[in-house]
Amino acid sequence: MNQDTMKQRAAEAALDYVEDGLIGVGTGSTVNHFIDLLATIKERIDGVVSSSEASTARLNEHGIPVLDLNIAGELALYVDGADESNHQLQLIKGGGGALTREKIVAAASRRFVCIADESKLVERLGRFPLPVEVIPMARSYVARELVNLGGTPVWREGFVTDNGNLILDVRDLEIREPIGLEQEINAIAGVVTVGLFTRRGADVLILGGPDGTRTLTAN
Ligand SMILES: O=C[C@H](O)[C@H](O)[C@H](O)COP(=O)(O)O
Repeated sequence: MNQDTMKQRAAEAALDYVEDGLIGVGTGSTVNHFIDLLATIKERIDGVVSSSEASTARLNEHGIPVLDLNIAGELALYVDGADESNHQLQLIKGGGGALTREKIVAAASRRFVCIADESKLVERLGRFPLPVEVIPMARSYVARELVNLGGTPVWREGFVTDNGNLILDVRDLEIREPIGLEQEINAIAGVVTVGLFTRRGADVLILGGPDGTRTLTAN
């Protein structure tokens, strides 16, 4: 079974968490499956807050109403993918560069259901290069600070985020204390968002695999 089919299975299982009202959606190939499925029950929901221009375009194609977060207020549910999750449901996100808006919408939601194929579950975060969104003029400065933290930052050249910023992908980081590292990197001048989701990790993780799905919940 290929990885995309496992992502689709996780997205299908997430439909069970959808209730009436407003929901938030993330970005990426797994969420794209979820958006396509959401279209089949769009009469049940009042609208969606989107975390990226790409997801907004897909929602628009399906005729699903997209709302501004400032008008929506608190959301009951946020559904998004991840690049990695540990067993505490702390995440690395931002492989698609949408981390800042994703973190905002996740923070504004009561429940975060993360959907992924089973390869995303790891014992320790950090095999996936950690994305960091930076203000363009701060790129070199932030990169030097990340080297001081033991990382090897690589500029994602040619990529501009929906917010007009740049991404540094940081390799070689020993992520022993994800909560502390999220705070430390976020405190560097010029950093907009680090792709560690620890203070607001997932509440539920649905993993698609060859034999179906399994669900982990945060303690
Ligand atoms: O910026 C992108 C997001 O954080 C995605 O949720 C993440 O990269 C996972 O994407 P995919 O579902 O395509 O594996």
